[in-house]
Amino acid sequence: MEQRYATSPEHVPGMDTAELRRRYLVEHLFTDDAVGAVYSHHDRVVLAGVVPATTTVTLPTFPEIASATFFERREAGIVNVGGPGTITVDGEQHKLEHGACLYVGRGAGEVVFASLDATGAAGAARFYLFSAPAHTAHPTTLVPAGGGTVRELGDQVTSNRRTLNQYVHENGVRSCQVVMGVTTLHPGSMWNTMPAHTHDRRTEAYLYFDLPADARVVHLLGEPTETRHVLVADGQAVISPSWSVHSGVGTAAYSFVWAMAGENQAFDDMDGFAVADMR
Ligand SMILES: O=C[C@H](O)[C@@H](O)CC(=O)C(=O)O
Ligand SMILES: [Zn+2]
Repeated sequence: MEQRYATSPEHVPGMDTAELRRRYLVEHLFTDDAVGAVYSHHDRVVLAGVVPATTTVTLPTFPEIASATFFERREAGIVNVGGPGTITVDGEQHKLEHGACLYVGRGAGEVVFASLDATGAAGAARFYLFSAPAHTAHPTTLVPAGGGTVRELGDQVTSNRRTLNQYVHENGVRSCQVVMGVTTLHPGSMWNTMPAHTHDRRTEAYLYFDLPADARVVHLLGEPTETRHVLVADGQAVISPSWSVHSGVGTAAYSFVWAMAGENQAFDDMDGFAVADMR
């Protein structure tokens, strides 16, 4: 699995576009019949993509985590951003429609991914996994698409009207560290997470999906007073270290999976930044 070491905010101003993308953008998670994975040393989170296209795919363990199974000391939230599929955890099968989330707790053994109709109109399932170290076992739990705690945010007038579904969080499916959900922009709204924020207690990753192939999200990162941007395509993720803002504007509407891990799970523990204070 690809290793990405932690970076500090003072590194950012010296980075050119290629380095910003190499360090913070995850471009190639989804490959047919494979598992694409990145290990970030920011809060030791693992991002992975699984596409069971012509065959089922079993989640491997990786030398970088030195454990007998992937979930020996870890937990994960998994969202299906593709066609309908199943995840079978130690023989128990869970069906995930597009946008559904499965939390898998520490101690799970065999985890097998499959598509329900890979050659159908919706295509193969595309599973996005976000994992963090876990100190105890919470039950593996399915949340249907559109479920969890729903928050309506933003306004059409400021082009940021969006629906946020909190799937794994303090008042929903419980976990050790992982907090996860999906935000969907309403048609005509393009901005996410504006006004923007940081949260020095947690690392966060955004996985953009349902973005047309020729559209892009201009995603802001870096300290709020020293921002940079990366252009992000469908199925790509951006890792935001604790000191980094994370906010973006699309050239078309889109959805994204947000997922965090770190010091706490308090969703509203954010350090908000007024737009006028950003640089
Ligand atoms: O810390 C929380 C995360 O950045 C996201 O939940 C924000 C988000 O989905 C949004 O504003 O649309
Ligand atoms: Zn955030």
